[in-house]
Amino acid sequence: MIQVRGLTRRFGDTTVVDDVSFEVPPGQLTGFVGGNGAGKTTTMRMVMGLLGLHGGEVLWDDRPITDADRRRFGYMPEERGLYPKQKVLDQLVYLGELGGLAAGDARRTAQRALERFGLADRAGDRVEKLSLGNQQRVQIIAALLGEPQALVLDEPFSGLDPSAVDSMVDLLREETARGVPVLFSSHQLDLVEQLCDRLVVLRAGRVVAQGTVEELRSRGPARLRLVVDRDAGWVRDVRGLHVVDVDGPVAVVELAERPSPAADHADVRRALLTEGLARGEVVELAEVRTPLAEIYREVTA
Ligand SMILES: Nc1ncnc2c1ncn2[C@@H]1O[C@H](COP(=O)(O)OP(=O)(O)OP(=O)(O)O)[C@@H](O)[C@H]1O
Repeated sequence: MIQVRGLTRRFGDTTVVDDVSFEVPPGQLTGFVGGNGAGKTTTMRMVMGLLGLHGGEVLWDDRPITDADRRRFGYMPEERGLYPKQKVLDQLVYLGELGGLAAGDARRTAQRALERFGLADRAGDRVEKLSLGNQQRVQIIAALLGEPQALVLDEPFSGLDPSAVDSMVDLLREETARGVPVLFSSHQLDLVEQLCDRLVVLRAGRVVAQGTVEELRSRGPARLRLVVDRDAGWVRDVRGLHVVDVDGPVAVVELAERPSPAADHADVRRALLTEGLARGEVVELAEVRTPLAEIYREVTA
């Protein structure tokens, strides 16, 4: 498990990472999100020991992390870091050897991964001849060589086409299935929502929310979707709720802040149902999930 405790970093007079603490548990995909300049890359660089700390510490399995621990991490830097002139497979073998693999093992692992990403026929091309998306695929293969004990990936999905996103998702799931903690940053909240087990939200260098997507969701108001057989505009007159949207017979409403995650606002549900039935038919009344993008907007506002 990667543990980040009170991490702090300044550039000049500006504190860009401010007392940041979170954990990346084994076998879980932890999404790291935040707007441009929130401090994600800076935090990841400190985790990887590429940038000095002005406060706090990074732990690996409850003890201060060492360079030897980090050598067994797979890291995908934001600025990427491939040598443009070197051939794809040669480069992967070289990086695999740097990570401690024997040349033969590095070659076999790299070839398998290139096949998986549909790049086997590009193994002999120089990296610079590949499209940016394909260079990115090579970069992730490099991070995964040699069965890393943890993964720290800075925007691994940016620039990937849908099929490469799918391959990447499968790969990350395989890594977590073998117990690896994975930290990845992303601006693609739909992907983060679908993929990650846990989430750390950063705003202006500070953690403003963390937990499972469900935990974050349950902090906000519950949301119901009501479908009736005629115009649903009357929901605006029902007490104890906030109308998010009414579109003909379909209304989406939010109930007041939940006193507890289990609270179900039975009284408001009953009022909606009674009123709906008094006016016609109720086709549907069900809780809907608040999209992560909206939760994100709320916590970073
Ligand atoms: N070497 C540096 N010197 C000065 N300021 C820096 C340096 N590196 C980062 N910063 C500043 O630190 C802040 C955090 O940057 P960082 O790259 O960590 O954010 P981020 O969350 O990764 O953003 P993005 O999503 O845009 O990549 C920004 O204001 C950035 O300009």
